[in-house]
Amino acid sequence: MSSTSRNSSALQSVNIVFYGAGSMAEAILRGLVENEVASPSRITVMNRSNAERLRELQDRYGVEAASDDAAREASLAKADVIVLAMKPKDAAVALAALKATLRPEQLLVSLIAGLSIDTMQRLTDRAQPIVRTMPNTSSTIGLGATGISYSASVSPGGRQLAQGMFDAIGMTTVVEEHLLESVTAVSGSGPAYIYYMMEAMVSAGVAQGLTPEAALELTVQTVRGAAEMVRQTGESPADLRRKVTSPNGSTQAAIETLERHDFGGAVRKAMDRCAARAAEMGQAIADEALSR
Ligand SMILES: NC(=O)C1=CN([C@@H]2O[C@H](COP(=O)(O)OP(=O)(O)OC[C@H]3O[C@@H](n4cnc5c(N)ncnc54)[C@H](OP(=O)(O)O)[C@@H]3O)[C@@H](O)[C@H]2O)C=CC1
Ligand SMILES: O=C(O)[C@@H]1CCC=N1
Repeated sequence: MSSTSRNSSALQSVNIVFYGAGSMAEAILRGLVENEVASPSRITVMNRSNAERLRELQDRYGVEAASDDAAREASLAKADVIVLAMKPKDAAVALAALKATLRPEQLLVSLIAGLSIDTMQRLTDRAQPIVRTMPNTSSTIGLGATGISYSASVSPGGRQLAQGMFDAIGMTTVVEEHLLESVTAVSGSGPAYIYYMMEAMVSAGVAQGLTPEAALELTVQTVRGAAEMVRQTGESPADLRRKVTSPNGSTQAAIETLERHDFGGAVRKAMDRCAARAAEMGQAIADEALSR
């Protein structure tokens, strides 16, 4: 694991293309621009067809937009880093389209859940240097959590560059590639589980009579405080939970109710299914690549 800003100054002189301009691309580019890690004039966004979305990103962050074939071709030609930010179902077509223009020194950084380095290399017909990552949307505010794996062809400089990019918008951990499915289950999809829990807490608070505003504010501060307590005290979540739980008190009553509904088992099943689904999406792309 590493901390913010390491190697990030090198990013100022690098041309980065976001190939796909949806929510994850925006989370990362916003983090890079607002934390002044990369220069917006060296960031280009492109997508399949939604020109209005490109204009929106251009207006919001001052990045360049490539909205026609000529601009796309020119931007890809001068890119040092190409970030693959389309949905898994669109990856095979997008990678096949890249094949003709890719130069061996261009670093591909994939955000795509489940898509293996091997499949990407088969789709591009070469041992392109590939950084496979699993980030999350909290990168938007510099609090991202990203798992990273490298293909054998990524140089030490390429590793530094890629890790610097994600360090600058949160924390990173380098893992063996097969563990990226687990990273997806923990932190890639993880924000959604926390939001889901927050939705449930707010609606229960409102059902008990709080105003929606008060229920939301109390819930947000509770989640924020709990995460910071784990981080700042270094105590385990289990120890901190015990400190909240007075014998025979209200917390014990709540935790026992969650246990009766197998809360831990439900989370385990959800995360196992999440990791399996990521692998399935990657396998579907591999099957499509093989059938060409
Ligand atoms: N959202 C999340 O929390 C996370 C997502 N990811 C991964 O990030 C990737 C993107 O997800 P997300 O941002 O949510 O997706 P979005 O649907 O928000 O964005 C997808 C983007 O890809 C573009 N696109 C599709 N096909 C092509 C193509 N052939 N060439 C160029 N661009 C194309 C779309 O363009 P257009 O609109 O013009 O069709 C759109 O800009 C996924 O693979 C996902 O697994 C990883 C971690 C977290
Ligand atoms: O839901 C998805 O497939 C993506 C991957 C991790 C978060 N969102």
